[in-house]
Amino acid sequence: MAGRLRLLLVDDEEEYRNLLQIILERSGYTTDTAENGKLAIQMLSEYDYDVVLTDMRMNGIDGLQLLDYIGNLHKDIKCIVITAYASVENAVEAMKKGAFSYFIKSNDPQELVLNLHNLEKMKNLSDQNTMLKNSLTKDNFMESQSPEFQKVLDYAFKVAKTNANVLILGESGVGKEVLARYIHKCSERRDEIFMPVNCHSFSDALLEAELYGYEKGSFTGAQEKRIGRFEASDKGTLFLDEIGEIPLLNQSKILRNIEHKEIERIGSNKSFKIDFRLICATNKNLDAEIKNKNFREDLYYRISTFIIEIPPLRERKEDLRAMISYFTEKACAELKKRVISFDDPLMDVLLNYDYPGNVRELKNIIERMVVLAEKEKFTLQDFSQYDIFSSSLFIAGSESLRDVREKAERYHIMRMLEKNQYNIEQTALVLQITSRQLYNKMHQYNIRFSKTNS
Ligand SMILES: Nc1ncnc2c1ncn2[C@@H]1O[C@H](COP(=O)(O)OP(=O)(O)OP(=O)(O)O)[C@@H](O)[C@H]1O
Repeated sequence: MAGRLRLLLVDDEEEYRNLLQIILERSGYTTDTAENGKLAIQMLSEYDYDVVLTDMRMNGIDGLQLLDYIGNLHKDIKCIVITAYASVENAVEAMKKGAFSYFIKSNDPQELVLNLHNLEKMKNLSDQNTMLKNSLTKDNFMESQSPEFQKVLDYAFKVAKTNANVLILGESGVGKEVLARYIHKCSERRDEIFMPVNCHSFSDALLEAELYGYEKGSFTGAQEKRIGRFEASDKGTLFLDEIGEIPLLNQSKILRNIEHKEIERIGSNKSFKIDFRLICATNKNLDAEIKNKNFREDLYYRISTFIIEIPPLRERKEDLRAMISYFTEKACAELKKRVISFDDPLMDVLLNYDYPGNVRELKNIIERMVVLAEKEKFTLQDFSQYDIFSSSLFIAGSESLRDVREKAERYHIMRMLEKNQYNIEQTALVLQITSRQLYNKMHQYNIRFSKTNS
């Protein structure tokens, strides 16, 4: 492990400096030396260092001044101050200024080496975290200029490192599932399965079968044994979306499963343990649901160890411009189109709209524009003949009832397809039509059969 940190040792006592350099190099650390603060500053501007070890008392620029300089101009460099026993108070002052730790000259130098090992471990961890965050940012738009959303992302990242249950709140389309996947990807379970279940998509009986699975012959139609979603999420993350929709009758059973991490398949009396991390989401006001006796309070407390609330898009408009580019680039890549820019009137419209359907609506609007675009520059004029905001029902004034109905139907089908990961049977079930009828509607409304984001 040792050997990767690059050190700069600053001390005006030649003998001690040379001795310490030998010890640090033997421990595997490349170590440069400087005999005073001025030379140290010059070296810092020429070479990259991870750690500066500096004596406190030196002629000219002293240790505290060097710390100030590093704190202002080289924030990534960690400092360890070296001090004589008599000036420990100075070392405490240095810690307040941001030094990582201090080392007393008369102590065993192995103590200092141990300190460096710890620092190295922390640095490796933080490098890994930065790499992870950067790689996840590419999959989705997971950066923000909005202090509110930045807080959400930071909190999610911290929470991901625990195994605790998380409840994500927010309006429809704000990105609750996207955040749940982000938490999974930042967690120790990242290489295991992320198992989403939309609790709204199933009738009461079907929900149980989906969650717990069943043994062959346990009910009419159970021709084969089937593994449920709880079981399938073993070692991974189980995401119960729209948890507020789970019927009261099923809630006590689910509470037991979550508490004991134990389930049994329908038709079996053998229970077994499952190791999953639970994330739930809802756009309902669960407090009100508890008051109205639609949601069990004990279940609420069980699922909400950490609560993360995502603000609606209209409250983080700082991000709109970057998100518009992000979704445009993505849609262009998928549709093999090229879009260079938007004219100001169109950008104005996009920036001033409130997006009641949140990120989902913004994404749909951009995708629709890219589909319709015939030139590389988008202008408001180009889209005046289309209602690009049609998903936000209904800004046009004088449409026939039939047009409005069709528009609403098309939008609803698109949303349900997206929510059900483009699974036709499941979507048809939610819409209470047959799969064939759904295919016909998709054909009628020219709805593409594709999964654009997962
Ligand atoms: N940060 C983001 N980056 C990229 N796409 C996003 C982001 N947030 C949301 N989306 C997109 O918006 C759509 C809705 O996201 P998601 O399903 O996560 O929202 P939700 O809050 O769970 O919605 P609902 O409450 O309706 O289930 C998806 O297509 C998703 O890809």
